[in-house]
Amino acid sequence: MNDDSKFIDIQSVEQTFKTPKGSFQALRDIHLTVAKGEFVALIGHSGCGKSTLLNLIAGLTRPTHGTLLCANKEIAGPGPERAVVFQNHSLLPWLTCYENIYLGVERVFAATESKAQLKARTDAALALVGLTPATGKRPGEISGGMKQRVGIARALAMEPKVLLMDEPFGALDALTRARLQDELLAIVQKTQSTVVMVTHDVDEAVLLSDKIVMMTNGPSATIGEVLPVNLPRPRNRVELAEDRDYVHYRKAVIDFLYTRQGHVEKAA
Ligand SMILES: Nc1ncnc2c1ncn2[C@@H]1O[C@H](COP(=O)(O)OP(=O)(O)OP(=O)(O)O)[C@@H](O)[C@H]1O
Repeated sequence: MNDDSKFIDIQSVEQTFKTPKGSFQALRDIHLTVAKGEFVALIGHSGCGKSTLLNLIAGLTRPTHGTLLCANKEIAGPGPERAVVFQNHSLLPWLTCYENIYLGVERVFAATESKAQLKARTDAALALVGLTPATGKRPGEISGGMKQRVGIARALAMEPKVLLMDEPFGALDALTRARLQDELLAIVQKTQSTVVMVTHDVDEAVLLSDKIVMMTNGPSATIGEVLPVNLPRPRNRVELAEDRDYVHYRKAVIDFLYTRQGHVEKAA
């Protein structure tokens, strides 16, 4: 039976790393469910374990304790149904934008689709992120924002059930970041993707998410609070800036991060 409210189901997860100084418990008692089509942000101070949790959902690492399920199946390793977008885009520099995306498309669909269909998928992904004019360019010839868009297009082109994003806009200037957030909002609205995104940015979390997962400080970090964000969609950043509910959500996250999980490091 499929339970869409528990599309991703994380139960009693703990992650301990072996280090030269002994074992280090990064995460403990993680219980989290993500519904199909939900957009979830993971927020918390630096080093609290956000990437560790995302890597577990991606299947890049295995938990030392507990279970992670996606669509009722145990997450036993990486898979095309869970695409990851990293902060540093991770494109192959010697391939064009088109080829970078085609590579992922080919891996997932070559067994079942014709070359023309693979090409159509690649073209559609480039168009979705507004990069048709950059088709033949290599990563070294385009801006940081464009590279991130290629990374997002490559992930989306594989039609993943879940899009996992680790600070995808962290390295970008504020204006590019805002534009890409708006694009991501529009794309997710269109594709109805399930998204889990790591961020340090309070406004980004409130603007994009249906639910903000706020993590306590490490070591032995866990989920301190989950804040549902009931703002109607489509969302418009200019209108939201003065919206009472938006301001309330923003304040709740800031309060959690700075009052209840006070930290010397800057997080937003
Ligand atoms: N492979 C590993 N071996 C040992 N310790 C690790 C390993 N990976 C992560 N850690 C530790 O686990 C903790 C959580 O790291 P993680 O990268 O998940 O934090 P984060 O919240 O994503 O941080 P940031 O916001 O700075 O990216 C940190 O103390 C980190 O040093």
